[in-house]
This record gives sequence, structure tokens and C-alpha cells, in this order.
Amino acid sequence: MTSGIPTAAISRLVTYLRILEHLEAENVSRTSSNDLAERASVTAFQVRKDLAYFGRFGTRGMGYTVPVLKRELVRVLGLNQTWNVVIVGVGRLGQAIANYPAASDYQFTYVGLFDVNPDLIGQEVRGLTVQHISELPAFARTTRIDMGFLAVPPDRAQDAAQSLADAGVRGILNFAPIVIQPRTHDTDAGPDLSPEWRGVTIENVDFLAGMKRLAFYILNPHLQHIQTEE
Ligand SMILES: NC(=O)c1ccc[n+]([C@@H]2O[C@H](COP(=O)([O-])OP(=O)(O)OC[C@H]3O[C@@H](n4cnc5c(N)ncnc54)[C@H](O)[C@@H]3O)[C@@H](O)[C@H]2O)c1
Repeated sequence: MTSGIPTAAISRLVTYLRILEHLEAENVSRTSSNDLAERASVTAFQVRKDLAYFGRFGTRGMGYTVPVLKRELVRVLGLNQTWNVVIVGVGRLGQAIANYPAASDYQFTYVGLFDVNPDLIGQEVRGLTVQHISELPAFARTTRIDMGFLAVPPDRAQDAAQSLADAGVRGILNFAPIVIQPRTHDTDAGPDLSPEWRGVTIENVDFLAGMKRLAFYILNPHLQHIQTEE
């Protein structure tokens, strides 16, 4: 059902969900594609098209019931299930992420923290004991890990990402400013993804890249650009 859906549509679903959360907090019970479109700075056609990838959520001419559409988007995005997350690299950024409470709004649960610094191993951060990265394989044998957040120095990120793939994670949120290269192996038909990387999604988060893009757009105001997605 979800093949052929543009990545941007998924980003917009996250934006619509955030808008619905705000509407619900303001006790607004109904919305429409026009209203959602205005709040998300997209067209109503775009809203309807994005939602149509996943089903029929509204009533023609009546719009959407906020809690119902919110519940449906939560279901589509998989936010109604528990996601076990490990953080690899528990330095400044890794600790800030571990201490940031919003992840628990949905069922993202930090289950493990991994580092290599002997001063950090054994320390408690938000109720979890930092373990050495060499413990990750054994940890993964007893605890399901769905996602890994990568907050190690750039020159360590590729190896750490491989450790996460070997541990069976299905998604990596990469904060290090490098492009992670999933391991491949040669076959008669050419290079193929190694089995541990099949189906693994990588998302990059880089605020420095955002600052660089901002610098460009500030220098080129005629290209003014307003990002409307996450
Ligand atoms: N995406 C963003 O917006 C953003 C913002 C800030 C920093 N960063 C990046 O995030 C990363 C971390 O930055 P920081 O300031 O927290 O660095 P830091 O030096 O404070 O922390 C990095 C941690 O990684 C640990 N580490 C090193 N090798 C490891 C390995 N193989 N396995 C596990 N842990 C390992 C180190 O011991 C250290 O504790 C860097 O790559 C940095 O460039 C990204």
C-alpha cells in the first residue's frame, strides 16, 4: 500500500499531525483540507492527495474530525506502537537528546546508551547506564532495537552505523555530518546491499547544513524559500 509514496508526503504527514495536535490542544474538533493547507502552507489539493495515499479520512463537504484524523495519522506513521531506541555517542549531543523529554510524547523509548569513553561508561544518563559500544551485539540479543541515533564524531560514524546495522536496527537517525554508506557485497549482477542493511532507513539531521543553506538564501533574497515540511 505504501510503495510509490513521495518522501515529501511523509514529511507533510508529520506536519499535519503537529497541526492536529495544536488544534486538539485548543479544543478545535473539526478541520478541513483548506484549513490544514493554510496552516501547513501547502494547497488543499496537496493535503487531500497526501491523505489519499493512506485512505479516506474525511466526509465530503464536512471536513475532518480532529481526533479521528489525528488518530489515523498516528496509526499511519506507526506512532501508536513502541519504538526502542539506542543512542550511540553519549557526548554533548547524545546527552542532550537523551535528556530531551519530547520523545516520550509518543512511544519512543530509549533502551540503551553506548559510547567508548571510559569516563562515560557506567555513568547514568536519564536512568540508563552508558555501556561500551562493544556491548551492543550482546545487548541486541536480549533487547529489540528499532532505531539508533548516531551522535559520534564524523570519523567514527561509518563504523558506528555498521554496528547499529549489525545489531538489527531498522532506522538510523544520523547526526554526524557524513553520508553513511551501507555495506555492499559483490554479486554476479553487481554490488548488492549486505543483508544487515536491507530495509534500513537512514535519516540525516544537520543544523549546520541548515545554517549554510540559510546563508545562501539570505545572500540571494530573490530566491526566498520558506520550508513547509519537517
Ligand atoms: N546534526 C546536527 O545538527 C549536529 C549538531 C551538533 C553536533 N553534530 C554532530 O554530532 C556528533 C556528536 O557531536 P558532539 O558535540 O556530541 O561530540 P562529542 O565529542 O561531545 O561526543 C561524541 C561522543 O561519541 C563517542 N564516541 C566516539 N567514537 C565512538 C564509537 N565508535 N562508538 C560510540 N561512541 C563513540 C565519544 O566518546 C563522545 O562521547 C558529531 O558528529 C557532530 O558533528 C550534529
